[in-house]
Amino acid sequence: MKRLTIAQILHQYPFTVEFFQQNRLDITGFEQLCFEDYLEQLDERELEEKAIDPKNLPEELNEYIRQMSIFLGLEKNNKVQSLTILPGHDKKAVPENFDELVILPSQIVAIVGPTGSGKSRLLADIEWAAQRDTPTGRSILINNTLPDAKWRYSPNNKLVAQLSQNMNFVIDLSVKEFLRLHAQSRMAENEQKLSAEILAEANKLAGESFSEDTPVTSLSGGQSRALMIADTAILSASPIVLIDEIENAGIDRRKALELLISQDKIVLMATHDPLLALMADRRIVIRNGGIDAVLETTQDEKKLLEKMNRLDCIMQTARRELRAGKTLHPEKIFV
Ligand SMILES: Nc1ncnc2c1ncn2[C@@H]1O[C@H](COP(=O)(O)OP(=O)(O)OP(=O)(O)O)[C@@H](O)[C@H]1O
Repeated sequence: MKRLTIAQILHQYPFTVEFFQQNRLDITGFEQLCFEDYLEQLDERELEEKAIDPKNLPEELNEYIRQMSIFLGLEKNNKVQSLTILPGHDKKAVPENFDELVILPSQIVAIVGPTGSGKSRLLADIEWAAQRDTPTGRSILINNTLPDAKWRYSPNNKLVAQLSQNMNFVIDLSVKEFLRLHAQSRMAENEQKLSAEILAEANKLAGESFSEDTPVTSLSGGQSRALMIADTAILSASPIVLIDEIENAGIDRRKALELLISQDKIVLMATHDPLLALMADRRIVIRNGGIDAVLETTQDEKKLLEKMNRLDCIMQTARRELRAGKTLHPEKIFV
């Protein structure tokens, strides 16, 4: 940092404008100086007036850049290249039946198993970055090492984004205002472009389209979920997305998953929907609280998925026509 000129600092870390403003430092015309030289040329009176300590300020600037980089997810070592699940035990303390499970960005893993078998528990282990300190005794590694405590405790540096069946807004904002606020809180540079992109993607997922002026409280369940999924995919810094059953979500689930993995997310989802489970590369079978098997999706299953997608298309068309109050005609439905 010491060797960088103010111009270079601003170029690399545009958010430092705020730091200079907050400290009432007028840097105009001094951009070619490094920060310490700039401070040195300020006269005593000015330093006193602005309550500036030239010895500490460079260190404060360093710390500001560090904190903001973490907040914005810019730190290189924040990049998640792999998520590893190490085995624990089931509800009867029987060891789990796998060595280790490594999941890479853009991969989808489904979690299947009967009610109460422990699907949500597995998602919670990942969210909490378990280190043999949950009822399952599992451990989670990020980039093949025990995760930094910052993943657990920092509210701004969330490892994981959660998407669930129930998503309701309680704030009184339009879609545009909501997206702008979120983009600002993430210090996104091209806030308008991002908001437009999120709205466009959300509308591809939602059954009924909505506009940027729609109040978020008037969005239907499906529209809210579509908005949250598009927002998570495009704006959220969380590299891992956990989905707890989006079966009845009223959105195009296939497109939702495609959008998430197109943004390099690691996706784990608890689901019994064959259309979703077979989109995954692998599925974890949970029984009695433990991982009983990790199955690769076979070629036959992928072919079956294509057929089921065609069936799903038929069902969707019929549903759309019914909703529009029309009489169903087989020749229109089975195209
Ligand atoms: N290995 C384990 N050891 C002890 N308790 C466990 C273990 N796995 C899960 N549990 C507990 O079992 C209960 C049921 O688990 P969970 O809610 O994760 O099931 P689920 O498969 O998500 O169920 P549903 O399909 O009904 O949502 C929870 O209280 C959970 O903490």
